[in-house]
Amino acid sequence: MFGSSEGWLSRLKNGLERTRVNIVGLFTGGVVDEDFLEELEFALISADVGVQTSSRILQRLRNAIKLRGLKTQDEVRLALRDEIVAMLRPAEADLDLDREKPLVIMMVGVNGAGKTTSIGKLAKLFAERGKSVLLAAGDTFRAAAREQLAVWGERNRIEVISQEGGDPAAVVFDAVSAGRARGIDIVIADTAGRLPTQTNLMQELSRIRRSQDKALPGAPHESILVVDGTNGQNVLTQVEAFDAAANLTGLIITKLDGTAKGGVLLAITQMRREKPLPILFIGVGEKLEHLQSFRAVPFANALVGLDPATPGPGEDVPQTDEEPQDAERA
Ligand SMILES: Nc1nc2c(ncn2[C@@H]2O[C@H](COP(=O)(O)OP(=O)(O)OP(=O)(O)O)[C@@H](O)[C@H]2O)c(=O)[nH]1
Repeated sequence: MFGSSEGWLSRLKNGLERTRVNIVGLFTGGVVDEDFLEELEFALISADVGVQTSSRILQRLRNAIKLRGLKTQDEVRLALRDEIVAMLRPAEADLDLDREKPLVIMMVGVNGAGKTTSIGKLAKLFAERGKSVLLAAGDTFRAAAREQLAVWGERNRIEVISQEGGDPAAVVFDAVSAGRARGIDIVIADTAGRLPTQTNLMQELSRIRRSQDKALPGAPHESILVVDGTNGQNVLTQVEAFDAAANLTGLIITKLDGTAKGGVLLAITQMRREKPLPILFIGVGEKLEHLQSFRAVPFANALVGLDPATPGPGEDVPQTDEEPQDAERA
């Protein structure tokens, strides 16, 4: 439907269509009264923002309306956007690729969340930055996953370390050791999909972590959870469980295009309000280029129905249609 020239801002806007529709539908140009604000709160809850977070947003919005004497729905929409930006901004982050060599990244998540797609995106991004990458096929559970990764590695000229029927802890140990010996820049360790309720498999993650630390003290340096945005509020349980087992450093949230539950990003940032888990990428479609950097302002713009290029709070320069150069943060 959309050509390849579609910029990242329009991909973002189109991808969030289903989440935004209930929120945007309220802004009809009518009066700002208690009914309107209640409906707005309900629309946020319907978008899986969560009851507490929605109520917090509404409280702040009511204060802004009173303090700044906001009258029109357009003014309120902008104030809502600003509140959303304030919540999301602390979760903006990119990976710092140069802080360790090799930088070891462990990928975790439930089955089908989009781990393989995300590894592809990361490897491509790193290769574009001139980095050498080694993949560890830590999903020894599923032969097909190992094969999928091997084929993919060959196509993209990225070496994959795997073991038939092997122990995932041993595979990642070998890969990190090899990465170290060969002066590789980045090692990405894939792991098998698992559910928070599978206690043994969750404990296995700690073992996989430890084996990386044995091969290179301090590894893994990044422990990234990939979650499927269509899971809505259930994502929060996944974040908690995987954080306990794998000490997360960041998140990738996929499939926001297939869901009305994209508001869950707001709930995620409220889990550790003082220092939310970084949201590294969001997926707004099936293609690799649909997995894009997360930026609070365009995301919030898209959610409330503003042009995603609208400048952020206090800014006067529009957002550009070029995806931010990721992976450069100090
Ligand atoms: N619509 C949409 N589909 C996506 C997105 N991200 C991934 N997918 C699709 O979701 C499916 C699962 O993605 P994978 O990357 O294979 O998931 P996985 O976590 O590696 O799966 P396991 O290996 O089973 O654990 C694939 O068909 C992807 O094309 C997204 O942002 N939007």
